[in-house]
Amino acid sequence: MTSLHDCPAPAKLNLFLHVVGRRADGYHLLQSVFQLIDRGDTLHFDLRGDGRVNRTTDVPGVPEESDLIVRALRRLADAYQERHGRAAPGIAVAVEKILPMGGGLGGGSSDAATALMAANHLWQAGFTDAELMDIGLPLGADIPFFIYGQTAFVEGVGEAMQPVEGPDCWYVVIEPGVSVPTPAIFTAEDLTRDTKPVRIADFPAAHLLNEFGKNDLQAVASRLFPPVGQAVEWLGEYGAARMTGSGACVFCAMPGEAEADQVLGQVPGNWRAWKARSLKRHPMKSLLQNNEL
Ligand SMILES: C[C@](O)(CO)[C@H](O)COP(=O)(O)OP(=O)(O)OC[C@H]1O[C@@H](n2ccc(N)nc2=O)[C@H](O)[C@@H]1O
Ligand SMILES: Nc1ncnc2c1ncn2[C@@H]1O[C@H](COP(=O)(O)OP(=O)(O)OP(=O)(O)O)[C@@H](O)[C@H]1O
Repeated sequence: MTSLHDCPAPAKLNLFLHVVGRRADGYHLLQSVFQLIDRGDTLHFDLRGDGRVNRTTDVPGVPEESDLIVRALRRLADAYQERHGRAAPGIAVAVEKILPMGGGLGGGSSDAATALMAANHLWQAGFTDAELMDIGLPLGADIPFFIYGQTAFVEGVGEAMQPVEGPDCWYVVIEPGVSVPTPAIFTAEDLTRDTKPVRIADFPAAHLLNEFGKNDLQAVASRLFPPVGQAVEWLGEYGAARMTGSGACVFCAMPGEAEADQVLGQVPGNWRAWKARSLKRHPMKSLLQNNEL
């Protein structure tokens, strides 16, 4: 096999996100349920014979050398060299980006995770998921989750995961038109850092649809980026609206597609908004397993 085209890199929503502490190095200890949804970027991979890793498409605002996809693949190539005692074959990547940056949807991490899974397959590198997670984690806290590939209760800084039964529902997601830099939220003085830890048994799937927990980053993000708070308030008229990740996107669960369409029809014109369905499993997993790519 020399190419893998139309590889999905789905977005995630943080159904709740609690900050329960802080590590000595300043990183925050989180508790969150991560849910995959059926909207995301699309990546295309072609094997190269010269050992080079490169991106063939322009991504506005993200130079090739700083792209998480390219950086993850270079780390994989180094690990390949160490494991197999020869250089990795090389790979060219094209990206169709639709997820907003600084949206809290984990777009960059998802792109990198899809790239690691695809190159591992194309190079027949033989790394396990656990090894791919270790390669990805230093680049993005959400990369291990995307490799894990199913609804998960996530702890630590993103490395400890347990499966949970996710809801089967639709979401309306609003992009409030601002890009939120994650560090600005975590360094804010007024950030809540001492939410009482919850246990996995505390949230059966039914709760996740409604109002389990909160997003501790939402108050700070709304203060620093007012459109975030405005979107939460507007969408809150239709259900339990909440910010995902460190923002800026805001979502609300809907029982069905018709209800989602109804809300979408009302969204003020200055915001982009769309609907998405909850995913039980990362689509790359089944595509690779069944050789469907
Ligand atoms: C909050 C989440 O969106 C939840 O999904 C993610 O954990 C954020 O992950 P991310 O965007 O990949 O963030 P990173 O690029 O890893 O971190 C950016 C910066 O945010 C701060 N940061 C991040 C994650 C974390 N658990 N504690 C932190 O304090 C650190 O200062 C870090 O330098
Ligand atoms: N392939 C990529 N796609 C998106 N952003 C990338 C990529 N590579 C590097 N980046 C950088 O990472 C930053 C964060 O992007 P990303 O879309 O992952 O944020 P996010 O949706 O807020 O994620 P999170 O939920 O993890 O906070 C961008 O502003 C960009 O500079």
